[in-house]
Parts: sequence; C-alpha cells; structure tokens
Amino acid sequence: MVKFENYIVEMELKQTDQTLLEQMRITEFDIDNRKALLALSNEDVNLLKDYRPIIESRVDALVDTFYQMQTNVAEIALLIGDADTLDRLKNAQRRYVLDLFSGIYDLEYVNNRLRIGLVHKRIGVEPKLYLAAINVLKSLLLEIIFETLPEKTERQAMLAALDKLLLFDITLVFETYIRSLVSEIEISKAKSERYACVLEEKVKERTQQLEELTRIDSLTGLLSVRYLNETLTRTLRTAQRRHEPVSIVYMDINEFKAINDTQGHPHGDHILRAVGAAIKKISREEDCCFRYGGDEFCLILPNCEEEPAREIYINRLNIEISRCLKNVTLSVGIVQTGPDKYGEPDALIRQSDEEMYAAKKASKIDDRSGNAVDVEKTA
Ligand SMILES: Nc1nc2c(ncn2[C@@H]2O[C@H](COP(=O)(O)OP(=O)(O)OP(=O)(O)O)[C@@H](O)[C@H]2O)c(=O)[nH]1
Repeated sequence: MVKFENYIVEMELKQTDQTLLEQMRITEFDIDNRKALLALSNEDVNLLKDYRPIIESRVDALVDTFYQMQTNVAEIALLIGDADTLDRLKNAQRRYVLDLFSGIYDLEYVNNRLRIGLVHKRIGVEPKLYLAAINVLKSLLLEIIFETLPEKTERQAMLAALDKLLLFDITLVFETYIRSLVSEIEISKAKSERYACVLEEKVKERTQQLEELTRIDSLTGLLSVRYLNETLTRTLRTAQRRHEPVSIVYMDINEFKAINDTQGHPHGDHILRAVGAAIKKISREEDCCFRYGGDEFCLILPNCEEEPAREIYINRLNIEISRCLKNVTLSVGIVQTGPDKYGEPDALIRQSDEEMYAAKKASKIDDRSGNAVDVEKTA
C-alpha cells in the first residue's frame, strides 16, 4: 500500500513539476549522442538551415495539401474531429515544418517532439498513423526539394540530412509513446497491487472473525475445547517461568441426561448456558474456561493452588449456580501442578477428569446410602 501511495506521489510530482526532458533524463549530451548515432552532422544542420527561406515560402501550401491528404483517410478524419482542431493542427504542423529547417535541434526542439509522442498516446494516434503521416510529409518535402534543387549532389545531401532529422524526431516521438504505455501498465499494476493489499486485509480480518467464532463455544460463550491443550501448554510455560502453581478443574453436571430426558433438550441447553454464565461471572480475567463437550467443563486457573480453587472458587461457583438454577449440582475434580514440578497438559486433563469421576462416584454412593446430595458435597 505504502509503495502504491509513494508511486502516485512520485508520478504526480513528476507529471507536474518536471518537463518531459527531465522526466526522461534527456540532456544536451544525450542529444549530441543521438545526432552522432544518426550521423547528423553540422553540415547537415547547415544545409537544412540554409534551405529554410524556400520552405517558408511554400509552407502554407504544403500544410494545406498535407491535411487534405490526411483527412481523406476516414480513420484520421475521425481522430481530428472538427474544423477548429484541424486549424490548430495546421498551425502546429506549420511550426514543425519550419522547425525542421531551423538548424536548431536543441533541448527545446527535443522537448516539443517528446510532447508529440505523449499527445499521440493520449488522443489515440497509433504509431502506424504517425509513420504514415511522416511519410506523407516527407513525400511533399521531396517534391519541393526535387523542384528547387536540380543539382543531384546538392539534392542528395539535402535528402540525406532530412532523412536523418526525421529519424531523430521519430525516435523521440516513439520513446515518449512507449514510455506512456509503460507508465499506464505501471499504474494499473500499482492499482492491482493496492487491490491485492486491500483484499489481503479483508481476508485477514475475516479469518480473524472466523477464528474468533471457532474459538468460542456457541452455546455457553466459553472457550472451545479445540484450544484447551494449546492454552494449557502456554499457561504452564508462563507458570514455570514465574514459579507459580496452576490448577486444572474438570466439572460435569450431575444427572444431566435425566434433566434433558425429563424437561427437554431446550431446558438442558438453558442449564448449560446458565452454568457457562456463572463460570464466566466468577472467574478472573486470567482464568481460561472451556466447555469440554456435552455437560463437561474444564478450567485452567493460573497462579491458583488446589485448596483455594476448591474452597473459594468452586464454592463461589456453586453459590452462583444455586442462585439461578434449582437442583443443579456439579461433580468436580481438581489437579494442581507446579510450582516445583509441572505435569504434561494431556496427563493433567486426564487426571482432573479422573478426579471428577471419583468425586461423582463417591457422591452417588453417598446418594444411595441416603445422604442428601447438595452443592457443598458434590463440590
Ligand atoms: N441439552 C443439551 N444436552 C446435551 C448437549 N450436549 C450433550 N448433551 C447431553 O448431555 C447428556 C450427558 O449425559 P451423561 O454424559 O450421561 O451425563 P449425566 O447424565 O450428567 O450423568 P452423570 O455424568 O453420571 O451425572 C447426554 O444426554 C447428552 O445428549 C447440549 O449441547 N445440549
């Protein structure tokens, strides 16, 4: 994204603050080099310059004929479009023809040729049309040269000089045309890069939302068991570094199947939600509370020993549950690990489950021997 914005700023600065010459880094040295490559010598330059008076006297007729021929081509007439534009083009063409025979082919001359390439790209004059137009112009100039320079060597020298200068111009026009095409591609590339960035951000955001959805158990609002092992591993590592104990609590609602069977599944769901809410309400922020599945819950209580977990946490939970639910009790198993030695996550969960199972079994025996099962006992 940053890259795209920089690019746009750079483009804006370049477009508005620099001439085409500056943008394309064309210097006087470069112009001399281009002339040398085409063997456009001082003699050629002088020949063209000396011929200017003849051209000047015929330029209007030449330009008129040129545009008559050009507008006969439907494609070109369509591009020109209207009489005012044609007039403007005629004036520009007149200036160009005179420039060709000015003998001054400097930075300003080059900048004007470069602009033509840019304008052609903008208005949709394809290279084939530009080359055809140059060809027409050349043939009209040849007619004048043939007519006015009967001496063969002199004529040939003039034709050669004109050829070189036209090639010099064509190269410049093509360079800006191509450059303009390339920058169009770069702009659309930058646009698609920005689009890809925006898309990537959206996918990231959506992925986070989905992760959040899978992280939470939809019925109880507690954490999903999928993250239990990973969370416990992380908690144990932190506890180990700090030399703190961790308590793992495993809980199961007693006779939940019977509740479901006698009072209906929706009521069972209501109980699960209420237990989940009670767990959330009495837990500290650092506690991690999971719905293990069905009517089972697993809690990770960092920096908490078994005794306060049982005496304070579970007591508080039972009180909270009894406030909103009648005859709902829990069987609880608690395992403490650390601060000296730490167990493995899987083993600790298994152990707390076994503790819970033992507590449930004991409460059932109590129940059969006639003791009332209340919140305190089952916990
Ligand atoms: N309403 C409801 N019931 C569920 C859900 N998930 C599991 N159950 C039911 O919970 C019941 C759990 O029953 P058991 O595992 O036998 O446990 P229990 O009846 O509490 O028996 P004890 O553990 O021995 O006290 C089963 O009937 C499951 O169908 C749920 O999301 N909503």
